Amino acid sequence: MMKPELDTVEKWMNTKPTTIDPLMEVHEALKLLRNLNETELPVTQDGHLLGILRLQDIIVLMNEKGDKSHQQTANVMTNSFVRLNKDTVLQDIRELPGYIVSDESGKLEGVLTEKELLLYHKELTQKVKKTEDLMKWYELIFNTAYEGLTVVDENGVIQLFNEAYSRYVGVPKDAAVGQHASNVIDNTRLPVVLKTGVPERSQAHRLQGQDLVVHRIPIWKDNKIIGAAGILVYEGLTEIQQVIQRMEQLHKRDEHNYQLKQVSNFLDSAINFEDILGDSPAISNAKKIARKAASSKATVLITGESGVGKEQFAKAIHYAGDTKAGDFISVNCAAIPEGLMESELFGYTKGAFTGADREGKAGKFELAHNGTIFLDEIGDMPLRMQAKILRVLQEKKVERVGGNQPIPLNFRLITATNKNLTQMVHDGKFREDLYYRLYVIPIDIPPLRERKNDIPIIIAHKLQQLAKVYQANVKTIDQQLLKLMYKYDWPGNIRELMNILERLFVLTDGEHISFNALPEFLHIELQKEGTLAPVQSLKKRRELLAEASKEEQELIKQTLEQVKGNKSQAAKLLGVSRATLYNKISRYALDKNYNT
Ligand SMILES: Nc1ncnc2c1ncn2[C@@H]1O[C@H](COP(=O)(O)OP(=O)(O)OP(=O)(O)O)[C@@H](O)[C@H]1O
Repeated sequence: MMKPELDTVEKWMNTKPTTIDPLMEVHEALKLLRNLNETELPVTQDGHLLGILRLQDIIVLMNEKGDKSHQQTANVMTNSFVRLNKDTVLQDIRELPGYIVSDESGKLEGVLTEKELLLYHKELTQKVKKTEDLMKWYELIFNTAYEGLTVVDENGVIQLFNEAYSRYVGVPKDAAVGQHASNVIDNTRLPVVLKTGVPERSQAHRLQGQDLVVHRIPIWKDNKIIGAAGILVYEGLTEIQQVIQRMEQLHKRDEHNYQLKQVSNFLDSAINFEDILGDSPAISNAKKIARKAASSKATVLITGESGVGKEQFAKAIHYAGDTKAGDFISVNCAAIPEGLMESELFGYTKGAFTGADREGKAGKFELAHNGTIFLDEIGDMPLRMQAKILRVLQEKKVERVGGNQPIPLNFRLITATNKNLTQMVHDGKFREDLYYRLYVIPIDIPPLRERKNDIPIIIAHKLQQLAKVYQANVKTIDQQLLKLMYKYDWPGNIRELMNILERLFVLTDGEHISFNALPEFLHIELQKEGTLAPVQSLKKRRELLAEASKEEQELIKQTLEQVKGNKSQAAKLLGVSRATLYNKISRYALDKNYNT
């Protein structure tokens, strides 16, 4: 191993200093000292150090009576000087200038004056600055890593602890550092690794109810263990298994279409927690609660604005728990007309009503047997239906419309809303008893504007996904555009971000989505949150809004015509949820033309 180079006298000394001959007359030596701006110089003969000629001694001599200027240097020089050893480390030097003389022959090998020390200090400062910069980078990488990283010293006391680790264990970094690892990390084996010195790679570890893969690595220095590092590599073991399964399936068949189908299946159905992008504290916390919820059968209530990913979370919970044995049945309560709701949810028997299917039909609750029923927009559930749902929840049985045979069911209920249910209970619009039945594990998903740090991750992931779907190369995005996206408030949340990315991807021919390529309508869209928008007069704003609404109405009409009134399809094409589409249809009174 290479030894680090030490800052010794030998490394920094001047090996070719100006020297004075012992026969030189004092007036000449004085001239030399002045020219060189030195206070002393070594006197040598044949390279051997005889003594030192100092300015102060010459001045004393000159003040004596008579002309002394022709005296020889040998008579004025002194033999007392600082003798330095070549191996001395610079930090240890107390006096200057110092002379380095070879022991055996008395040859002058070099001098060390303030000049050399100054150069040494300059280099030292630069080195320190470089190290500081490097440390900043290390710290940044350490804290932005997705993996949880921690380092303990030889006593098992935490020295380093990154943000990701802090999120996994729910202990702030400041509280963790300085603590023994066992006080912070459940069932930690870092103390064991410190004792054995044997690394433990890719081990399963259960932390705060989550299954994780961890590495525990001893840190050796000079044949001694001086600490250990803990790395949390992957969030969920089940997810790894699923990823491996998906990979195996992909490898089995490599036709393009098959891959495309996988991508769209992946988008539509089997959602895992890894598919929920973002590692902001808010989203990590929501994921943590959701994971815990997945391991139980408890009812979950997800709240959050439209497009934040409520359904995405509901699916992740479904696929992470035993419920994945059954189906995930999603019902948008706002999209079903009140008259049809009962038969939709509970099903009907044959001949239950005119127009009913001959054989009868299972309702959504029945379809969700052994799986999950996701009631989206539960706040839009009519009061009459709320009472019926409460009964189903209490009895875990449904009765089809027109039937009298209760069917026992086993399902998990997840509900979601962007309304304030507490306020609705207060206003008498939502049953209090049902509310408490639903409010068992609440998960709030914050809007994208409150977790903008997730934006780059989402963009990067989506661009890769789009490249797969469109069989194209991965496209990069302009810095300026990214900045704009960062500033924008995303009222439509992740759904809006996904839609804009897809539009940009499709509209860009090359491999770089540039700011200039941004079409006018996206300019307006991204700028309207007041980030870059010029200040508009109230009148102008109203005009713009009216124009935009007209355009929106027209677009909805055209789309509905295109898909022959199929609202689910229209919502998909328009990139909005069905509930949003229904709201808009009724706001613009388009429902006269298209029956709900
Ligand atoms: N964290 C996320 N990572 C990746 N994709 C996400 C995330 N959150 C949402 N999405 C995507 O954004 C879109 C909207 O999500 P989702 O339908 O779950 O929202 P929602 O809150 O249920 O909306 P709504 O209330 O309007 O029904 C979906 O395409 C979903 O896959």
